[in-house]
Amino acid sequence: MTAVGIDAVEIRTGKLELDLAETFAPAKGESPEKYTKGLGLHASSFPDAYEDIVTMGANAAHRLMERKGLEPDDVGRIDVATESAFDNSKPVSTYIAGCLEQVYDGDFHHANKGERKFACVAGTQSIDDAYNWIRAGRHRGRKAIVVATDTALYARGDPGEATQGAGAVALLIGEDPDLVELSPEQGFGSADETDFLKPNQQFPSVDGKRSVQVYLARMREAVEDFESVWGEIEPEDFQLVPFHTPFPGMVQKAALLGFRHMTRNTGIEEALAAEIGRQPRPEAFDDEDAFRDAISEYTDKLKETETYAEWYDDVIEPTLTISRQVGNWYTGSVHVARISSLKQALEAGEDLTGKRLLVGSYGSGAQAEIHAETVQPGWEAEIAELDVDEQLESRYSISFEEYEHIHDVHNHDTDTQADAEEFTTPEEEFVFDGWGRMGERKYRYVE
Ligand SMILES: CC(=O)CC(=O)SCCNC(=O)CCNC(=O)[C@H](O)C(C)(C)COP(=O)(O)OP(=O)(O)OC[C@H]1O[C@@H](n2cnc3c(N)ncnc32)[C@H](O)[C@@H]1OP(=O)(O)O
Repeated sequence: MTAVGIDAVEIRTGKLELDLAETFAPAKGESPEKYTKGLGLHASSFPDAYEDIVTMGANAAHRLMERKGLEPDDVGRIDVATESAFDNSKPVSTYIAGCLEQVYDGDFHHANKGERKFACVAGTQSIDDAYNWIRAGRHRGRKAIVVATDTALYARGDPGEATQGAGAVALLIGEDPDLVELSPEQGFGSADETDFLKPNQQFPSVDGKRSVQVYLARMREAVEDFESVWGEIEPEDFQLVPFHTPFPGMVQKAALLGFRHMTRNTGIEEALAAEIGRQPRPEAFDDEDAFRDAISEYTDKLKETETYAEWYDDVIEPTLTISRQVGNWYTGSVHVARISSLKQALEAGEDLTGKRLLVGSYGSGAQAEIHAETVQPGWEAEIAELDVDEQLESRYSISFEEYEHIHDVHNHDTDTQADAEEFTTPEEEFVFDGWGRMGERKYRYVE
């Protein structure tokens, strides 16, 4: 069976940076450590006044096409995953295709375009759609572009304000991929939940504490479902484990539970037994509360072991580096985690070819998905092409007052974007260019 997977990726961050410890925490009267240690975040990315989900997505897709030498005819599908759409009918993918058509001779008239919605898991679902389209033999040798793009803003004063972010990831899906092959095996954990939603409103209604518990519960179900088709997973099976990362502290919680699950009935559990005992089993307890207390106590001890710390440093920490600097990109977040982990491996000189990633996606509402990826021989060349560091370093650092301004600029109710103050100067990129006669957003390419 021909391998199908991710051939290439590109990333586009919003051009503004809010320092959470130095700028946001003092303005909020909070300790900087809540951000840097508690949530694990140092900064958030925000779009400048001329940026939005379309420009970030189109700029990422443009660089992807240029780098891979693609013309519009080579692309049979453009799917956009977003939680930040500004139109209930016209998909963002048509806007992005329209932008790209400004800079290419050809067009995307024969490409299937769509928009996927299921909170943050929609990016992974769009990759699934592309995978299935190729596997079904309907692609006519063409590739799919998936764009995960979001401006993850919360209402001012909402606890989620600490975890905001904005950026896009563009992924090229095709046969014989250069980056990773996707496993046909998948696991799902899906339930009707009311943890985070946007009922016809821009900013989310969110029950933050509950959303953390729902994330963990659905992720656990997805792991169990994945194991039912893949077989039991053990820590040494996977070199890196990128998770959906609303903030790194969330991943710390998920990783600890994941490690506990993966080590049950393994030599690792046995080796740790002398130090912290064996994992409590429910059948050994008369009531559920006693079991919960015992497993919670075991988990606390597990977290403090050297075995866990080493696994975490090797397998999880590399996935969080970019997230710490950009915040939550919703649909793009798990794909940022994958990029971060491969970039760290490249910089450490690791040979990942043939090694496996276990990828955990999550969307509120709620659904988790787990699948495996096998790293392909072309991965080093692909990751070496990324300009993530340059983008992060060149962001304009905003003051708290400038943050208040830019939050208003991107608030759909304030209608101030068209003539808002800009902090950076666009160059060789798509920019927002005001509204048309039917309320559509317009874009142009700046040389
Ligand atoms: C949105 C998605 O993308 C989908 C999902 O993944 S849902 C799961 C994640 N949910 C979200 O991201 C929702 C949006 N975020 C939020 O609502 C909030 O940011 C939040 C609920 C996550 C946290 O809100 P909060 O109540 O203001 O923070 P709080 O719980 O007090 O502090 C956060 C952490 O920092 C720690 N902390 C606080 N002050 C600290 C300090 N001075 N030093 C060290 N740590 C500190 C806290 O102990 C806490 O850690 P634990 O969870 O391990 O206890």
